[in-house]
Amino acid sequence: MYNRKLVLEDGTVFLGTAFGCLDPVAGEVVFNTGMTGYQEILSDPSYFGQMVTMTYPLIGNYGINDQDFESFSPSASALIVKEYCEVPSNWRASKTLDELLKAKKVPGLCNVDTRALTIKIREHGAIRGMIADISMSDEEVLEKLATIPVLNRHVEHVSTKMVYSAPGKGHRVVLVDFGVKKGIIRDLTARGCEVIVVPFNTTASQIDQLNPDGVVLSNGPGDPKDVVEALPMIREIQEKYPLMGICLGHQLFALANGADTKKMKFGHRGCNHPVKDLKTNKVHITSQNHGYEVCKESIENTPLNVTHVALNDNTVEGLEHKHYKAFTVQYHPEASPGPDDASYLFDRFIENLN
Ligand SMILES: NC(=O)CC[C@H](N)C(=O)O
Repeated sequence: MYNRKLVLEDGTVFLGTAFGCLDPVAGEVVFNTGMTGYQEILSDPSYFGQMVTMTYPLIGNYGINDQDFESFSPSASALIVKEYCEVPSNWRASKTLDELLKAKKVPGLCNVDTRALTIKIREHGAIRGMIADISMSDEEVLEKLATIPVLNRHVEHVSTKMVYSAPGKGHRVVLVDFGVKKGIIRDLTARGCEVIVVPFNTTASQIDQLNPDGVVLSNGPGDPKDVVEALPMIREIQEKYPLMGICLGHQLFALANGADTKKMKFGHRGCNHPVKDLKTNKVHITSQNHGYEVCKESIENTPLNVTHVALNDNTVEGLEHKHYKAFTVQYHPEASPGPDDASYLFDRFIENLN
């Protein structure tokens, strides 16, 4: 039953069975603890270049529908699961997960011991790996993996190349696209906003020309320190317009204001991460997907306050500027997938625009 294997860069091997596209593939292996949401996860541009393993053991059972994509094409480079369900059952399903992965050329690997793989990532920390045919020796796969360059500047691959807009009769919001999920556009237009989506390297004066009421910095893949060209724009924009930042947008806001970021041991990816809002003392269950964090100790001498913390590991989950109407969160108020406990943050942003 096994015809493929995942070889991690430290030599650990996990046997599996191919589904989806059959090409070999390499990348960072990350785990997501959501029980559902594989369609949104696959198409979330923040997963660009990553091979995602789902800790929930049964994947594919509700198929793929035409509405829940977070971008036009899957961004994750592979999907690794325990049991792949070949016969989905859901009235919204228009195809199977296998059909999507084949059409979009994304390799899948099933029958993998995903519990052991997740424990491995938790203990070792972030790790690269390669999925290859079982006929290749482990040494051959490792040699091949060593020749594949580590990705950087992921944002360039996923940010829009041209300006586009979503109509609305309310506030005009410029959304800087570092790898935006459609859910963010959906949440803003649901509140009446006209949303103008611009490329990640748009300058502050180009944003001025669009005459926005507010600016949103989107989520996106990779290391925030790869996107330094956005920092002068953020410093200028935060003085002029209400600002909201999500995930990568939060990390870039921190860097722009003199704080630091670092790679986490194994990141936060799932739909059940508890976060405390320090203003209201309320705890929200949040959708998360990040492998970097803002260093808590670096915030002290900056014009920023910590507004939210993760209850699992005490990491920084939200920031605000002491002098401007600017706030950011490390997690996903647009959910997709996940609970929408945090959607009040969009309302907070809209209040700032009034
Ligand atoms: N979802 C995101 O925006 C992720 C941000 C960043 N790429 C990280 O992994 O931490």
